[in-house]
Amino acid sequence: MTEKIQHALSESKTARWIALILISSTMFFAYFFVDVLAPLQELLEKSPTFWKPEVFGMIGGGEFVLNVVAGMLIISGIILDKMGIRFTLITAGLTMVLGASLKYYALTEGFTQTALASFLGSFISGIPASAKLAMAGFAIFGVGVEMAGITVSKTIVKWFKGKEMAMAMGLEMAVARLGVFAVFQLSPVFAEMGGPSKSVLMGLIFLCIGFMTFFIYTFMDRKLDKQLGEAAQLEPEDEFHLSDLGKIFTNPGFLTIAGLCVLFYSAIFPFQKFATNMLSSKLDISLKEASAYFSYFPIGAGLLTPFIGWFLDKKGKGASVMLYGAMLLVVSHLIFALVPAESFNTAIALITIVILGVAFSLVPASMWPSVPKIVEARYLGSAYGCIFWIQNIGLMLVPMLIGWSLSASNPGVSEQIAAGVEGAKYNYMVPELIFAGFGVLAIGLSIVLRVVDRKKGYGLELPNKK
Ligand SMILES: NCCCC[C@H](NC(=O)[C@@H](N)CCCCN)C(=O)O
Repeated sequence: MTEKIQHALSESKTARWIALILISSTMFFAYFFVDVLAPLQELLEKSPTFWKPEVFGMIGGGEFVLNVVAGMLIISGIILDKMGIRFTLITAGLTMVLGASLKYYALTEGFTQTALASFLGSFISGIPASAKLAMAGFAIFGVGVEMAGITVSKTIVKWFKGKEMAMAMGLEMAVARLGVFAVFQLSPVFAEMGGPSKSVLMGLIFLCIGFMTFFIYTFMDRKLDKQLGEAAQLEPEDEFHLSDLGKIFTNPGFLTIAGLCVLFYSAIFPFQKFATNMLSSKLDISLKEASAYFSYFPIGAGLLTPFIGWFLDKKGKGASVMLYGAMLLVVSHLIFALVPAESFNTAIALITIVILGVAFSLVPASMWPSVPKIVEARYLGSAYGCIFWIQNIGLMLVPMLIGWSLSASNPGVSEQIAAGVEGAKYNYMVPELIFAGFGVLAIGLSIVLRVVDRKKGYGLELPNKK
């Protein structure tokens, strides 16, 4: 058995990195699609869609509806632990393509002429039919992308545990962030060619390519399992049981990381959806220019993440790194909230984006490789699923909260923008203070995590590489 493991594909550096490239490529395209509408908020507020900020925020949160309300993420985790990596990757890929197709259809002219559009427009008149269908499609896509996220994490642990695990996870996230960079650069350009539907169509085409790279990876996965043979077969007592969910939800390390995760990410991903508009309003620049500035946020964070991962593999200090990341998160959101528009300039904006970018590499780089240290391998997929589920509750609700707070703190502005009033813009102080508040709570939980780690001996401060 030891010999089989020694000759396994995962012992070959080249094979490990090829596997990583394949699964990361899919995440590049998946993250591209996630934010395909993010730089187009103002375009969507106008004809023919007329999506108000609340509607826009609701669609952003829609990605998480099925994962949270129908518990799809917990189910995805169980599917992953029970059915294995290959089955779950293919299922995730197909689900993403299906959901993305619906979202594209919702934005096409053809849809507006259909009976479905009339039906969807016949209730809750504040939400246009196109938004309702787009939200349904995005919710289905959301199931796929989150299923893909947990499966990719488990796959990286499978190939890299005891090796360059944090660096590999960092690289995968870096590639995914490149997708966000690309979308902030390209989506406005595609929209100029044919409106928001053109951007979504391009995202859909990219996703089909992503499905292919997942598919190609499954051959490597099959080969690795074959090589490991019985060594990969779990003993009956090593199999996943539904009762393991109870163990996950009573594990103090898990609960603290999950809390930290929802708070931290609630101040990042929902912010990303509003950032273009916030920068454009605060700096008084075009949406295209603001989107181009903000595109450096994910790419900067992405580039730094593998280096932090490399450091964590070698030196450890994972729990402390999460604390430093939470602190930087608060600093950056407070700058966005409190520096008045008259004093806010491009240099301050870029420095603040860099601070936020550093936070966005410190926390993810240390958080995700910490999970295999606090739970058993047989229910790792479910543990990732449960953390994502808790995180998704925040990611679903926070964009709605931000959209609502933006409208409430800027009475009449939405109507002025829809009417095309020159110079009408939002003040983002209240939403930014909300984001900073999440960061403050995240600092508190990072401190708790360090205490729990010391008490339970998870080894979060220890290096990953043996
Ligand atoms: N596979 C790497 C671990 C997760 C990375 C993390 N993504 C998430 O937490 C997702 N649940 C949320 C993604 C939201 C956009 N769809 C990340 O840092 O990207």
